[in-house]
Amino acid sequence: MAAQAGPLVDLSIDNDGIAILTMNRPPVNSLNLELLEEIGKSLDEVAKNKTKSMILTSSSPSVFSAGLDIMEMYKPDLKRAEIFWTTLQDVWIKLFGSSYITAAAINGHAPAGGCLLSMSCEYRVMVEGKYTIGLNETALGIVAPTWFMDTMCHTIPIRQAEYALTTARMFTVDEALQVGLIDESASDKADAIDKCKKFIRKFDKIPSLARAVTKQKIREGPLVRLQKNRQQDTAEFLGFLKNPKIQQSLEMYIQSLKQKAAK
Ligand SMILES: CCCCC/C=C\CCC/C=C/CC(=O)SCCNC(=O)CCNC(=O)[C@H](O)C(C)(C)COP(=O)(O)OP(=O)(O)OC[C@H]1O[C@@H](n2cnc3c(N)ncnc32)[C@H](O)[C@@H]1OP(=O)(O)O
Repeated sequence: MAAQAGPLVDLSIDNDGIAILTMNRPPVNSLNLELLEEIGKSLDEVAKNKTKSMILTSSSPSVFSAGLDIMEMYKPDLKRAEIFWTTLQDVWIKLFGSSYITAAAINGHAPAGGCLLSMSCEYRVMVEGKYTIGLNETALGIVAPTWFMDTMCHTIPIRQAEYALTTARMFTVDEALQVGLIDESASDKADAIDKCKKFIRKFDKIPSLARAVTKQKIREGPLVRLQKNRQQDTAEFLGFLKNPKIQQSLEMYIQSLKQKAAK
């Protein structure tokens, strides 16, 4: 992977007071520990500054996020793996449970953890193209954690979520629109951000406390479930990493990604 040039995230506030959080870990914004830590810090900053809303996007021209960095799971240092997993849990709790308005401008592929980040926002606009979005864990021989599944069930009907999760379905932009995995499509990133802003403006006349408490109450179930089971969830993740068969599957998957990239 190319050496990192520049900060891993950019957080800016536009003239309307909307925070734009841009992931910037070329080539595919795979979520390693350092990127997750930076996303977490940015979410804290948005909350602390009482910014009314945030749009999550990517600096890549074709990938929103490739999901978790597989190298964090392949033959890992277990201490780092534990910190990696708890940081991912923290990011999800902060984003899914945020009181401010959130939207994702999905300007490219969004598999697995990339799909999770976008589903944790309240609104999704995806750029048209040959991009796909979904939770593909079962195709890798791994099981999406319960809170990934809960987030999908919070986004699309449970029957569709079960089918998508068990078949590792990656949705095209049109398919995602049809099932409600995304709310709108857009012609390019600027259009996606404009559409996210239009969504955010819908709340101009809604009292912000009522909006925030309503959001947090409707999201309470999945949040409480993870908060109660955090240690067990982490133990399952670490147990999964210690399984030789899983390590073998990950090795094969890494090889297939490298072969595809070399073509
Ligand atoms: C019973 C209870 C069990 C409990 C178990 C608990 C937990 C386990 C659950 C763990 C959850 C995991 C969720 C995840 O997010 S796993 C990650 C899944 N992600 C993917 O499968 C995406 C893989 N990537 C792609 O499909 C494509 O890269 C793409 C995103 C569509 C972009 O394609 P393209 O633009 O063509 O880029 P390349 O494919 O050429 O890739 C460039 C470069 O990047 C490397 N790479 C890609 N994805 C990842 C990744 N996720 N992690 C690390 N590295 C990645 C790729 O290998 C290339 O590298 P080189 O240039 O060095 O060859």
